[in-house]
Amino acid sequence: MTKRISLTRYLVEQQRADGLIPAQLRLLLEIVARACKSISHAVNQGALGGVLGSAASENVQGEIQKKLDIIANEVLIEANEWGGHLAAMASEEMAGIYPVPNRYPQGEYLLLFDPLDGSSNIDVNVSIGTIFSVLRKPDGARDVAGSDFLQPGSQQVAAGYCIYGPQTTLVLTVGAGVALFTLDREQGSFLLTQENPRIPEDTQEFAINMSNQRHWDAPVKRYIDECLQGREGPRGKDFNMRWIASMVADVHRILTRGGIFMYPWDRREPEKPGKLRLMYEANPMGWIVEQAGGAATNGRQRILDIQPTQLHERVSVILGSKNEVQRVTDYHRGL
Ligand SMILES: O=P(O)(O)OC[C@H]1O[C@](O)(COP(=O)(O)O)[C@@H](O)[C@@H]1O
Ligand SMILES: [Mg+2]
Ligand SMILES: [Mg+2]
Repeated sequence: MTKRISLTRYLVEQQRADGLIPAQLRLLLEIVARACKSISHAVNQGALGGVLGSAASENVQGEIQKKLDIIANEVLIEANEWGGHLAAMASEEMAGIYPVPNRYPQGEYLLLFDPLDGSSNIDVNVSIGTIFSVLRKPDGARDVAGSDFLQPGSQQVAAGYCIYGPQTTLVLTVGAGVALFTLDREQGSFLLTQENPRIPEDTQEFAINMSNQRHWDAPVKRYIDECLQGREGPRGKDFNMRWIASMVADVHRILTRGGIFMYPWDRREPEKPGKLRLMYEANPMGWIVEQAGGAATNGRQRILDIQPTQLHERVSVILGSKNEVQRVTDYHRGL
């Protein structure tokens, strides 16, 4: 029988090998993984645990919250607030930042999360997930402020997601490639099942919500139209389409077999740069995709280079197989 490496052992060995994971960061990542395990359990319980359906509340984005959005948010806060590794947290589901209460020791890291990604898929038993990003608090001495979070994605020290699907898989980067851990429910631990997946540079599979087609900008229309023309069109090959409507699941497929994912700006709400959130979705996913050899842009610039101006900033997202992302980005630049 293969002897599997646990998440704990993996992190300890990484800490020894290249010092990329200081002890505090290792503790933080283990606690996030533990929280994901609890969320996975709640997801698995479904109707038996009374976690399906909507809550009677809206989040700061004006979206109706699902019960599981709130449960996952609480699990992540309760797991992380007492450990002494964090200064504060920020979440898609909370209006402002959540500084670690004074009764607990303060740490040097900032944790950001989308506690439950793919909310519209909760009740229909389709894969959903948790996405997280870790930054360092810029100035160790003074009290934490909201502006401390406004760092470009290139400053992340760790990022990951946990997908709750047929298997529960934790995907992690600390800037030295990507590692995948599968939850062994019998042992109750995450075990290393893949290291350094590589996203093929070319693909014949795209993911976009086609129902928004009439609202798209010209470069996106052009790209998808060329894909749809298949072998007879300018691309000279047929394309397949997938849209799960859970970013975690669409990104996980791309990590596994390549593809391009797009949630571009469109004319439905022209004042917003996009639907997805820079700090909780695009930055962590963009970094993971880059670490696996792919690319992530907003159509004009690298996602990780964007200087955020607000916590809940939205962004247009184009990520996945490098050559396709380059093509869509070139179309936006008029090339
Ligand atoms: O319903 P749409 O417009 O296809 O949007 C789907 C997208 O919205 C999201 O569900 C947004 O995330 P939340 O569920 O965290 O709000 C993405 O995961 C997904 O890619
Ligand atoms: Mg989301
Ligand atoms: Mg969410």
